[in-house]
Amino acid sequence: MYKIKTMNKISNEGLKLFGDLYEVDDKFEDEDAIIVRSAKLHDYDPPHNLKAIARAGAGVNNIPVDACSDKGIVVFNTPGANANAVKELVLCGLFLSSRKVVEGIEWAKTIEDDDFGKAVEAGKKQFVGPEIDGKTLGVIGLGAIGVAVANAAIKLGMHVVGYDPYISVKAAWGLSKWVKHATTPEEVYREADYLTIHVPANEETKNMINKKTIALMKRDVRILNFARDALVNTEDMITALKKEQVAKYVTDFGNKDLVNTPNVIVMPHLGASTPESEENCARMAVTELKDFLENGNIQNSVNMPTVVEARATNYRVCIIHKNIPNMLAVFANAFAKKGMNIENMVNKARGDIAYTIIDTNDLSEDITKVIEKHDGVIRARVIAKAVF
Ligand SMILES: NC(=O)C1=CN([C@@H]2O[C@H](COP(=O)(O)OP(=O)(O)OC[C@H]3O[C@@H](n4cnc5c(N)ncnc54)[C@H](O)[C@@H]3O)[C@@H](O)[C@H]2O)C=CC1
Ligand SMILES: O=C(O)CCC(=O)C(=O)O
Repeated sequence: MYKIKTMNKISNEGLKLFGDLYEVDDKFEDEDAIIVRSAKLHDYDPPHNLKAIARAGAGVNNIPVDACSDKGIVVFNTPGANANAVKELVLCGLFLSSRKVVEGIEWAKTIEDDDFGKAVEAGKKQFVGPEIDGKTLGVIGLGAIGVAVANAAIKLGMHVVGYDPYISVKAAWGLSKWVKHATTPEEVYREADYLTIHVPANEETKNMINKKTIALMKRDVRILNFARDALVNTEDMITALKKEQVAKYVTDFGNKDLVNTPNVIVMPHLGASTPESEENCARMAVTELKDFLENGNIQNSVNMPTVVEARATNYRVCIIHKNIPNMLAVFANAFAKKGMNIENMVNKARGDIAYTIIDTNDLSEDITKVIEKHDGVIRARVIAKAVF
């Protein structure tokens, strides 16, 4: 039985895919794997048994990925599974940033005049806001969400200018040909009437929206942040809003200062909160965990190479190790000494880490102990096919 610990509420449509070989609970202390949404795992002390963490979502900044790599814990995410949900909320944010719908609704609730219609007609002039048709949307980060937003904005009649120095081939294929390709973020900042950011939070992107970058933007720019709080310097944003350099800031990642600032619309991290997206993410996360736990296959990991091999033999030895010379010779020697014949072997590296799977029909019980004696080996595991 594999033990799966849930750290957030995970859609049952996904969890039910685990089947009879799994127990799922939020209270285990010796779990084989974790499935998580936004719960922060930085202070979580993983049990020795923990083999994998699946983030049912895109951003992994709630997970100590480097520490997991050092311990041989595979971290997965579910790329693209919630992109449509976020795209739809970004479009909602785009309209809300332009038309004073939120302010108008709040004002309408305060009307005490018996002649409601007359009061509306007299007061509505305060809530004029521009149309988006023909305006320029800047998109920083053209991954699953950025591409979906850019393409939708084109269909809404906007000009779109996008920047992503690391764009994937898949994303590039999916991007509308009408999106103008910027070679620097500054180009996007200068041209955008509306700016939306869809990059991961990391050292490179932290505080990317700050007083210097805002100074490059058009006066009255409207900025949307449905990616992460760390991307925008709150103090600089509030100052820019007060000086009317920024007309509106719409974000899924608020804080107490922002929520009380005029011309800020704070949503309570609702980007992925649709039944469709919660189910998609849960299904993908469960499928990834099952294939790793049962077959050692790794797909959609953020810290390990992709390795997917069909099972051909009774046993599979899976080894997470340092990406250094001679490791395959070490494994081959260990197998030879134990009289285990190698039927199939795959090795892939990703940065400092590598992953090797070796298929065999012979098993010497202590093969993993022998392999793990080598300094370069982080973790080794045998999976018997017969059990499944
Ligand atoms: N509001 C919400 O509920 C949600 C928020 N998110 C956030 O949105 C982010 C993006 O999500 P996806 O599009 O699904 O991820 P993705 O991985 O498909 O796309 C991210 C893109 O950012 C690009 N990028 C990385 N560094 C960059 C830089 N310095 N400048 C420009 N581009 C850069 C990458 O090349 C990649 O194409 C996530 O990392 C997460 O933080 C994701 C899902 C839900
Ligand atoms: O699961 C959620 O609600 C958060 C989604 C998110 O922020 C992400 O996928 O990066």
